[in-house]
Amino acid sequence: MIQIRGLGFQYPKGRTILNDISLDFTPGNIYGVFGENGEGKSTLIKLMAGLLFPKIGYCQISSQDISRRSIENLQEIFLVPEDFELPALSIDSFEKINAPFYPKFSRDQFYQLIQEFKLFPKEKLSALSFGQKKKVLIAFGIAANTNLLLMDEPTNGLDIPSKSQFRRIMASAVDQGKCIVISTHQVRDLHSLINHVVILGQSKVIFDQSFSSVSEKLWFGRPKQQMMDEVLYAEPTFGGRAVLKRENFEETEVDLELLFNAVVSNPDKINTVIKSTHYDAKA
Ligand SMILES: Nc1ncnc2c1ncn2[C@@H]1O[C@H](COP(=O)(O)OP(=O)(O)OP(=O)(O)O)[C@@H](O)[C@H]1O
Repeated sequence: MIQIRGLGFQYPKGRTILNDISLDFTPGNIYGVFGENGEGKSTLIKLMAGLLFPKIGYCQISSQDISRRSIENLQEIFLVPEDFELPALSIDSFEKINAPFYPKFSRDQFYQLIQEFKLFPKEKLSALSFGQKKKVLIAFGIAANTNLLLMDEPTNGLDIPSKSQFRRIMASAVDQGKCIVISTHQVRDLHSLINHVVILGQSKVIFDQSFSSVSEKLWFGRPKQQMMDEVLYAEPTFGGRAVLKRENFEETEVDLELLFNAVVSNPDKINTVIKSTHYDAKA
């Protein structure tokens, strides 16, 4: 549904931020876009929202260039940005003014989420903390029921209980018609939520794999002595936790943080194992 091909971007007079990016985002999935600080995650999200325009290549939604900013496309995209200003309105006035832009907006769903986030419709946005304002936008974004929901660092500003509440709410928000893309450098916050991992590094896509491929080909945990030959990446500081070629080992839960560190330290090594057939991986 979202097709990015050969996309390149740089800010005026700046260095190349994104170079030759090609990605597909399909409905029914929650994608995590990861990368170290300054790798271009927010820039990619803004390009996907039609707020920035590629210098080269394209970003299409339903085969139409997002940079054309057609009404038809914009009403199917909602972005929860990293930083934002909200008007000095009550939550319910904000909803009344903005909901009409989104044909599939559900008021019931919005007010249910507002209640779940322990907020009140008559509260003034200007009187809320940053984390509470973010919750209003997250609730609005989910209730907008757009085909594409983009979230840039959505857990920034959320306290620890709210982060798990966020994961639970997002997991229930995904349906077959929706594509959710969440960018963050806080890899742990998306634990057990996403089902596809994209990692940016040095202006490129260095990893683009479904969770099922990751858990089919990689093993995460503390290896026993006889498993050491299969270690691809290890972190002594994590009590010896490591990423191994899975081969005949039992399936383990994907450790996102370990995966991220393994990919950043040696993308080719991890990609080769994931892309190999079972037979190749053994070779
Ligand atoms: N408006 C701008 N003008 C010029 N350079 C910019 C602008 N916005 C971002 N940049 C630069 O582009 C690069 C990528 O920024 P971006 O915000 O996309 O990274 P990020 O991966 O989201 O980072 P973080 O994890 O810190 O939020 C950074 O080097 C940043 O300094």
